[in-house]
Amino acid sequence: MAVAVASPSVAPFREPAGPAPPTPRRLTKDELVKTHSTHLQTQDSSPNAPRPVKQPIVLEGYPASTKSIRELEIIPLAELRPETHHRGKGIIVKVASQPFLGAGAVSIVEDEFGNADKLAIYNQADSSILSGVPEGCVVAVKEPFYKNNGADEDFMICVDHPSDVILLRFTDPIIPEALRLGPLLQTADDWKNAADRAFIEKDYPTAVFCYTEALESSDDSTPKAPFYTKRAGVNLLLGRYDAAKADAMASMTGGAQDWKGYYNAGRAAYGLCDYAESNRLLSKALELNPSNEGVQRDHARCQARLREEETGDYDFAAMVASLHVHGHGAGPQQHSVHLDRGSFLCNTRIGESPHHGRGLFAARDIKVGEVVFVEKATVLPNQYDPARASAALYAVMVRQLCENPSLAGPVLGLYGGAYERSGEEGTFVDGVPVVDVFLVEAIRNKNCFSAPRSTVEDTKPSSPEGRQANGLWVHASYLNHSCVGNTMRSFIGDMLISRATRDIKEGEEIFQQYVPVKSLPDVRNKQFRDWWGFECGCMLCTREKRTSEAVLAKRRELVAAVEKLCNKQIPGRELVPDAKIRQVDRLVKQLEEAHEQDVYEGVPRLTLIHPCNWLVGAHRGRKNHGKVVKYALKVLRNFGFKVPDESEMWDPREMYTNSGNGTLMTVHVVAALRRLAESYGALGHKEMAARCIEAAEFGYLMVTGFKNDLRTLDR
Ligand SMILES: C[S@@+](CC[C@H](N)C(=O)[O-])C[C@H]1O[C@@H](n2cnc3c(N)ncnc32)[C@H](O)[C@@H]1O
Repeated sequence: MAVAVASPSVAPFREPAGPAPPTPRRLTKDELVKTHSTHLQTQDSSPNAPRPVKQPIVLEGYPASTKSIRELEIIPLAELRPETHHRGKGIIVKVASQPFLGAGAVSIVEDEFGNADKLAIYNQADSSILSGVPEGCVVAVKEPFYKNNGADEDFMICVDHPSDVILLRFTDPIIPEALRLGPLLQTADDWKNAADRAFIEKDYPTAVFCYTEALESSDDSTPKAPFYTKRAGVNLLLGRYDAAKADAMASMTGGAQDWKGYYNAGRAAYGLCDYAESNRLLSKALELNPSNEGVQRDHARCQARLREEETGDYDFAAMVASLHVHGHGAGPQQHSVHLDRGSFLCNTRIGESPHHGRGLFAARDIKVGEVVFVEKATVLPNQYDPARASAALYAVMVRQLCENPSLAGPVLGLYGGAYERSGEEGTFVDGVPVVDVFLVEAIRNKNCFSAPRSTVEDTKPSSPEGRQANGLWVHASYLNHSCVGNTMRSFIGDMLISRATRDIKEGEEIFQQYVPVKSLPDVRNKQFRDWWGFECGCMLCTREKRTSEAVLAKRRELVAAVEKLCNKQIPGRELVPDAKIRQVDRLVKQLEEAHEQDVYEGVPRLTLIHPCNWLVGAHRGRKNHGKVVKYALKVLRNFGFKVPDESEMWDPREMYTNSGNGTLMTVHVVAALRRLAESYGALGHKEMAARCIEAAEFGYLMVTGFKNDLRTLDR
């Protein structure tokens, strides 16, 4: 099941008051280089070795610098004080060693006065030269944070925010004379040749760097369009779509050859999922070069995305199938989870919610079972190991914000809890967007969803538990929580499907459950308070507030007794002793009595679900079909559905529309309907069995996102 993960966020780090700590003894450059070299020898040098992620602790947060290096007072390394953020100050240093590549890139650096120190640069995108900053580069660190690295005399300049470090061009006049090398290459042509070589060697960050130098060093008589075209191509390969689009636009000369510029710009807009813009640009490319097959193909692909955005018409089964490719005899292999599909969002709009900040609202009447929206993930790493999932999402969010700054608006606009913002995040300073990693982590924390590779696969009993990735869906992030929400989410790769679990009127707020809710109201509200900072005011929580403390205490006691008697497992085909069934049955009766009629009319009785489900299983094992019917009906009632006594005629297909606004939809509702169908069938009530199956199939559509064979639940 999909679960949103969060934990408290806190205001940023404050500088400790009082005098600065004493200056530590500084190691000499030789001492630093010697130790560094021993570390370098131990490093895994294989080019694809995975690098760990330093996931920030929001408690220790401090803001990213928003000043230009040119506004800061440049200080010598010797003036750095331990455990201090040097606000208003900057350093300019040359990299004097190869980097040690771990969670960050650690290098020895020196300043113009001959001081040396250790510099650790974290959170750089792989496409940036700074992710493995080469020896000889000159970098500026803005408002540096100097800290002790554990051992005595072991200090380092720690750069958490990617925008706090700037790679300086060799010709930048800000570089002090003593560090200046002058240009490494002389002419634009030299740089272009170096760029071409880097490109052939697939060193794309260096290729971008060299094309930039070629552009900067070319005079007015040199045509710049070819450099822009080449750099656009490399940026496309690196997934730096904003830059690729800007380069492609800059490469236009007004002639027929501009088809290439429009084509590259259209592909970049496609990469940004801006399909309307992509269509506009690709249409221009097609006008200029109607017979080009690449342009034709990409134009058609873009039309398909626009259709999906407009109609919400998807072939969900094909989407699930595309998550697997079949190898030769080795069974299905995993394929990319990033599906080439558009987002269908026009049934919903973001607005102010009366109680919960912003929220998502229905833009038209939506019927139960209908698609509310389908959204392609803004960021979803292909990392389904739960131990690594949140760090992977954090790292890719940071990378995307650095590489595609146009994402800053949508992503940084999301709720970030109590983390204080400077307001400058996402703006450009020194040519790069300001990225505050603690804000990114706070946003991840409050807005991410855990998602299985595909929900339908995840409902199979044989599916391995807990294989969930952590992803960000910006539109879905505006959904507020309700324990009895009116939608359910499901996943196919990076596509989130939200379906209505009740009829929703135009203008009504759309809610979902953030996590499968705990059955006792105080327990679940503690979770909401601790993780998201709110107290739930949904219909169920509001009603449950009317329950007296004495009744709640009795219920807690009975829940503990149920838990002791029936372990988490629902009985299968095995025979459960009669005495145990009678005991659980008695507890169910007592629990029912511990729910006031007026409080619980039309809302779930969550603590009763597990024991009733358990009794369904126990009676099924004994082929006691009458009892299975009795307890399966109780399960449905305890999820808040209006179901009559088993002796009355009813139409289970109507339970989704006629039960009011207090229902809670889960896969267990589908399972209960199947058990009902099976037992009605065994009792000879064929018509009721068929109606229950229909209702189960309809429920399974809400659970998995699309129409699926119920037998998946047995595999
Ligand atoms: C993912 S955001 C949802 C969108 C958010 N309301 C906004 O303005 O951006 C999660 C935050 O919304 C608020 N929220 C969500 N559900 C709520 C509820 N039922 N009651 C009060 N606040 C809620 C909480 O502040 C929570 O941390």
